[in-house]
Amino acid sequence: MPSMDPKYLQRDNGVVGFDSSLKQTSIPREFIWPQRDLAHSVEALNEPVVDLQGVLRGDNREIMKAANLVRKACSEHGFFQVTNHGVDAHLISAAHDHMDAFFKLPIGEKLKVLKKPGSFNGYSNAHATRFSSPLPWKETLSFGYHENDSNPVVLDYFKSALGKEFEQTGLIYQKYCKVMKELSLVIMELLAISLGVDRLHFRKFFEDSNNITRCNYYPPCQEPSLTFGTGPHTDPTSLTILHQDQVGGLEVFTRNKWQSVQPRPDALVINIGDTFMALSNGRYKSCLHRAVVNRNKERRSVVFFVCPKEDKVVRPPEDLLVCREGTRKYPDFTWSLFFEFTQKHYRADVSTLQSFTHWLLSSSTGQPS
Ligand SMILES: C=C1C[C@]23C[C@H]1CC[C@H]2[C@]1(C)CCC[C@@](C)(C(=O)O)[C@H]1[C@@H]3C(=O)O
Ligand SMILES: O=C(O)CCC(=O)C(=O)O
Ligand SMILES: [Fe+2]
Repeated sequence: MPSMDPKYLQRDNGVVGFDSSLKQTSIPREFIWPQRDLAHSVEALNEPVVDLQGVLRGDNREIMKAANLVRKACSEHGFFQVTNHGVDAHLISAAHDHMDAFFKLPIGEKLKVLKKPGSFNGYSNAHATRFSSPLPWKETLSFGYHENDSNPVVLDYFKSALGKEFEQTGLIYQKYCKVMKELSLVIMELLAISLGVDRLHFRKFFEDSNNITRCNYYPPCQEPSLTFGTGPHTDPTSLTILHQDQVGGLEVFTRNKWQSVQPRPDALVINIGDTFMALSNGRYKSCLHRAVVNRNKERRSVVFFVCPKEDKVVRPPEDLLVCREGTRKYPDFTWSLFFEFTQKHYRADVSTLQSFTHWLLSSSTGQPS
């Protein structure tokens, strides 16, 4: 590859990102993932779909039916989809459309809002300012969300970072975050019922949650079998609510193989993250997943990550521990420490929680239970 190829952002003889407005022809070595990660999926996943209509109506039979499906899915792999979730389809499509307004900006404009180390907010181009290799074939725009009566935090971020032209985009995402937060609390109730603990336990725990919304934009890639949009990982966060467009690319690891999640415009994809795995004392699995890219089509996903308020102690409910589980599988920790671990010390991958636990127990900050 010529060293001054304008399609790639370069520094010290290495590629540190791409200009997705220019067509790529081959991929630089920085984007090539290890052979052991590259085995591609063979079949479509036949995952459980949980219909939330009756749940949202408060119908007890429907609630128990949904909780049973959730228990089975979360004990096995930590992944399910929900339909009739009550989120306005127009809001979801607006969230996808408004993503384009940002990602189609000239690269120089996007780089002005580059995500700073440790911050929730900002643009990332292949995570190239954080990692050297392997780089993911994606651009992202992330922003933090918590409920705040006096300030619309998302709208404020868009206006201050991107200016008045992004006010409408900010309004859309402010609304999107609010409804996702509400939905996350409904799912928290279902998770509590399914685990047989106080129905309101997780709802209360996540009432003041700190969340992250991330827009993922995956440009077409000439060598899709050599790279990933998002490499294999579990989410360090608690619960993930994702909407993918119709292109497809999300895959989950279950029954010992990678399986692709068929896009459904009416469904939201839900997965358990590491922090909820710790809250359930390991009963519910943090879902191993990844996103592949393709040669012809760009792909988008909007992801809402639910996280505990930063200083809350993550520990399973007493009724889960005392009555049934006995021993603790993970030490107490706070989300702020775990988040810092993923940003400063360890690149989130297939074993983040395990590595974090070792790090915590062997460091002076650890509080083994
Ligand atoms: C706390 C977080 C770290 C990541 C963004 C949120 C939740 C998921 C994490 C991530 C997506 C897992 C895969 C690797 C990662 C580096 C990525 O590809 O974006 C992770 C995010 C991150 O560290 O920014
Ligand atoms: O884009 C996708 O489908 C998956 C993205 C993802 O796993 C993530 O952002 O954590
Ligand atoms: Fe993920």
